[in-house]
Amino acid sequence: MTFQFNFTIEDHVENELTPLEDGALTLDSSKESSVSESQKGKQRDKKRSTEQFDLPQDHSWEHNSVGNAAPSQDTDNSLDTASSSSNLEPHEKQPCLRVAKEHAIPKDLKKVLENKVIETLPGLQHMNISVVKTILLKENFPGENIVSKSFSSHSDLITGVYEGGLKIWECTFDFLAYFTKAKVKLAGKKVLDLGCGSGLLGIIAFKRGAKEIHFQDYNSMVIDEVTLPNVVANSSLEDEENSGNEPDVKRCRKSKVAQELCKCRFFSGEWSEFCELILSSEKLFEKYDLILTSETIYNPDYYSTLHQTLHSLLDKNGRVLLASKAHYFGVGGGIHLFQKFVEERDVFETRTLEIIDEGLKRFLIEMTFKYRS
Ligand SMILES: C[S@@+](CC[C@H](N)C(=O)[O-])C[C@H]1O[C@@H](n2cnc3c(N)ncnc32)[C@H](O)[C@@H]1O
Repeated sequence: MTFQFNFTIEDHVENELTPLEDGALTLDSSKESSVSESQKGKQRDKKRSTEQFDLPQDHSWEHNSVGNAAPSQDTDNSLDTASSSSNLEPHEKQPCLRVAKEHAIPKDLKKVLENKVIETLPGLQHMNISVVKTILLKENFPGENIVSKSFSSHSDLITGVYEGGLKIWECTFDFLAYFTKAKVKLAGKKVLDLGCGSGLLGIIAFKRGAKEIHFQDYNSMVIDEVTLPNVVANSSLEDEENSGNEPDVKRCRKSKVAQELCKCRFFSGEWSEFCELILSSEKLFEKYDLILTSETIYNPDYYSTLHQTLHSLLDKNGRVLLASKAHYFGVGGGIHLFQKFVEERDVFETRTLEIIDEGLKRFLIEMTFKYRS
């Protein structure tokens, strides 16, 4: 069943496209030359917007709480939100340039899972997001204040501030279902989970023997509090700790976990900044064989950057698997608009792999380079 209702964002939320408390800038002064004054003016000029929500459908991926907490509200019943619009033409607007950074994997992996409640999906574990949010609110977590901003705006998306990574969006479940039935080859691949949020797509790649997996999210807090813990929970850390008392054996096994996790790298920041960081971080950057991206095309303002990112980072023989709703009410993005955008650029060709026609229609598409030479 799908419910929809409208409400208006409060003024203070829309005025929060400014540097955040932790000094992680939404507009990096060192990069200002790449954003024209008029664009910055336009960003500040966001109009009051109307949002429309839908409740995700039930999905076949059952959630079983492993800890004592109630099952997460975020995956089953939370509200999908389409965020703000403005008075500019689509594709003219630029997202805020939140600086990209790489997140180191903590040495003490057990600490990553401290105060977390783990839930299970078939073959996967993930953090209960309600618990994560409650703790972040309680502890008045320094840095990105996205949880309280998201609460006070009743919104899972605040353009340029919080881009929705603190919940598992519906298309991720479509992706997971697709992975179980389609023979998507992941072993030996270099994979990027772009706009990863929970990171479940990258985790599947990790579990299925991908050579290297990179996770990117807009918000640094999402990477630290959700993505990284999810990856750690899905590594063999727990099994290894429960087996074998021999210290040598244990040490050896632990190093195996560390080795496994070395295949993963974690990044936060806006897409063009991420691109710049990753391309400059390695002399000979090896492009991705597979880019997985779920529910990242809701905002047409980001299409240009997203397209450029895919263009720069995908191997010439690689492919993008992208899942999206048909339309995101309120923001205006959706699969048809995005496909039209891609067609006009004439760089990629797209192919529809699956249409999920229950509730809000959803699509899974493949993108490959049109001209490979
Ligand atoms: C709606 S969430 C989807 C999260 C996750 N893929 C899922 O399906 O559950 C959109 C994701 O795209 C990322 N994102 C959106 N716009 C972005 C931008 N302009 N730059 C960087 N990341 C962005 C956010 O980090 C966010 O996690």
